[in-house]
Amino acid sequence: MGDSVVASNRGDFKVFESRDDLATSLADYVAGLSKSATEGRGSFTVVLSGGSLINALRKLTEPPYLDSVDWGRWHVFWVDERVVAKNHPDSNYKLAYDNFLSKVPVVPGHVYAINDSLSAEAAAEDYETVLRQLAKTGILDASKGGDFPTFDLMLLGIGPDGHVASLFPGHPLLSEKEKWTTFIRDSPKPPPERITFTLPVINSAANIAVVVTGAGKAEALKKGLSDEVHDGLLPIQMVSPKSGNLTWFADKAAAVNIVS
Ligand SMILES: O=C(O)[C@H](O)[C@@H](O)[C@H](O)[C@H](O)COP(=O)(O)O
Repeated sequence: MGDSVVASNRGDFKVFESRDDLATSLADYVAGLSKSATEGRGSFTVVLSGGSLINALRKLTEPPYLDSVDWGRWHVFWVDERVVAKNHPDSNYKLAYDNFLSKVPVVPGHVYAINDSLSAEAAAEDYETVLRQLAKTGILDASKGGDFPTFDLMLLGIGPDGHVASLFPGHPLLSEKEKWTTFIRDSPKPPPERITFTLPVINSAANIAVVVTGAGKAEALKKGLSDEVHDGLLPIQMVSPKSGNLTWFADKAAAVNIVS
């Protein structure tokens, strides 16, 4: 089943009949970006979220992608992580490893998990140090000359409240302008302690894909696509790449308020 592309001034918006169709199109999209990045700069820097996004990546673990993607050149990061041990059921690393990364030949040394032996504050600082080092070596593209690195692809989910990464509506972290990564101790979505990329890093990406499924996200998706402000902008409304591309992948249930 094909997708339909709906006009939006918030990037390309794609709606799919089923989650399976969405997963196939998402796999094609990721594989295409991987190909151009690896043939260009020689590495593909991809940032994962937690939650349902990981399941939406499942087709990448199957043929033809399993054999055709240049997995050895992937470098994998997390847009946010819960401050728990890597083997804890709440860990975004564990979710991604069990359901995606363990099924593809990514190089273990190219998987940048957050240090789970540190406090939230120290883990956020440590992750930023790792990123800055990778920017110096050229694995992470810092050639655009700005203060923030350019990841090839940022894969985001959204919460029913319009949050992205661990950036929640009305939270002071939304106005962070300098740091690359930061931490939160009062996340309204459990667990409360998390580390997260900041909006300037997210918006510096070359490509941002927002993946939204299920009726529970219909309202958040509608708001995310609009520029109407109620009680301040929602985090998803603040996702707006500086010079990169924004692509939405939604299933029919999530897009019910957009297409009829
Ligand atoms: O660690 C997290 O909690 C996530 O990174 C978070 O930002 C997630 O992407 C959204 O909450 C959507 O999650 P669902 O797709 O599971 O609803």
